Amino acid sequence: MKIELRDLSFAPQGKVVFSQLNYTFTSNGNYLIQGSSGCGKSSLLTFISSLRQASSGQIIIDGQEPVNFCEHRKNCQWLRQTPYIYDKTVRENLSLSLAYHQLAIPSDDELKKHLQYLFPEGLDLEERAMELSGGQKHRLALLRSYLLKPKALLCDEISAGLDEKSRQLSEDFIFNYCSEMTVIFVSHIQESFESRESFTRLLMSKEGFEPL
Ligand SMILES: Nc1ncnc2c1ncn2[C@@H]1O[C@H](COP(=O)(O)OP(=O)(O)OP(=O)(O)O)[C@@H](O)[C@H]1O
Repeated sequence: MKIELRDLSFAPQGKVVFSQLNYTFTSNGNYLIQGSSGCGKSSLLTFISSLRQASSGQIIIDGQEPVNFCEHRKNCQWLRQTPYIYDKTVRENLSLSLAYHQLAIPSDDELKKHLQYLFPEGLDLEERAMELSGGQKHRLALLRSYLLKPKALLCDEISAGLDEKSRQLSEDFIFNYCSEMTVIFVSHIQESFESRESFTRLLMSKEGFEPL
């Protein structure tokens, strides 16, 4: 998914957070955005996924402004620090969004293959998701997004506060399985990206982006 920011500004209640941001995230590109607290990184991801509206400017997706927001949000999965988990089984957590979007539910064998990768400690499809640890809930939310076959993955501080094992498993999954997506990480954690030459690192500020 190619994502173009055109003169994008955000000034809630008249306070300028960023102004006239222009940038193009290329299709299949990998990005890491860093910047001081409050410069608008999280807000930017919610604008890209059409969960909220910026104050002015445009976000052009693959050449046009999204008109079907439901479809756009499916294609542009937003992962946040505190994932939303349904008080249902692991299976239902994985299948409900697919059903909502009228997408085929993968076979148990396929689901189990992904579970084995992301949960080497073992996870049953019938387990209650609310009883999982924080790191496991993160990995489940990641798999749920992945199964929707999005074109972009927007990861907002998904590693913050996670134990090392969960962080590694989530990031390895993204690096190995999501190479055909545009992936944008907002993260204060540098180390995961140091060996990833494919990542474009950007420093965000009021004035825009500069390479890190
Ligand atoms: N709906 C809103 N109404 C008013 N102000 C808002 C709103 N949403 C965000 N802000 C303000 O916009 C600024 C940017 O917030 P945002 O969370 O996007 O920054 P951030 O760069 O992600 O920060 P951090 O690194 O601390 O998470 C903050 O000052 C925040 O208070």
